[in-house]
Amino acid sequence: MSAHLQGSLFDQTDRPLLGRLTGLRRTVLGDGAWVDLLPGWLSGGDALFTALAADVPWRAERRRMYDRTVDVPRLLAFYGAADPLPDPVLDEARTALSAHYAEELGESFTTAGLCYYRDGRDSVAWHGDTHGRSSYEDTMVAILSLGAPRDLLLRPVGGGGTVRRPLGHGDLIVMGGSCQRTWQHAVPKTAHAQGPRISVQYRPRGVR
Ligand SMILES: O=C(O)CCC(=O)C(=O)O
Ligand SMILES: [Fe+2]
Repeated sequence: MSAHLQGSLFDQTDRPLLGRLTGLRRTVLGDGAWVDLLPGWLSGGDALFTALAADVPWRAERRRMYDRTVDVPRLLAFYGAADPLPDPVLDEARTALSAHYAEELGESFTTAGLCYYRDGRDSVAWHGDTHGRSSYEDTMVAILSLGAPRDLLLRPVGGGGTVRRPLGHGDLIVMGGSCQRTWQHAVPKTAHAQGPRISVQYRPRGVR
C-alpha cells in the first residue's frame, strides 16, 4: 500500500524520537472519565508512517449490520502481548507509557491495535472500548496518532456536549478512568480531502 504524504505538513527529520511524558496535560471530563493530551510526543515520524503503511498486514473487516454485511471503513491490525510490534519505537512508546502510568494504572499496557484511515472517508463510529474488563473497571487506552490530522470526539453516554480533540502527527491522547464505559469516542468522516492517518492504541491485558 502506498501512502502519499504531504511533506510540508510533517517535520523534516525521519528518525522517530519520543519526547518526555511530563508534558501530558489532563482534562477531567466528568463521570469519572478524563483524557491526557501531549501534542508532538513523537517527532521525526515520517519514515515510520510510510513503513507502517506499507508493511503492517492491514486487514479489512466486515461487520453485520441488521440484515447485511458492510465493510468497516478503515483497515486494522492487532498485536497481542506476545507479538513483536512492527517497529521498535512502538515498543519504546509502550514501555514509556507503562512506566509513566504504572502507579495510577496498576498494570502495564500490553496489546497494540493499529488502525489505518486511508482518507477522510474512513472513520470509526461512536463507541466505547468495552470488550473485556473496560466494561466494568476503570482502565486506560493510550493512542499515538500518526499522519494526517483527524479529530477524536468524545461524548458522555448519558447525553451531553461533545468534546473535540484534534490529533496531529505524533500526538498522544490517553483516555482514562471510566472513559470507556461512561463516555463514547469517534473519529468522524471529514468532507474535505484528507491524507492517510494511522492510530496506534495501547491497552492493558483483557481490554479491547
Ligand atoms: O483512531 C483512533 O484514534 C481511535 C480508534 C478507536 O477508538 C478504536 O479503535 O477503538
Ligand atoms: Fe475506541
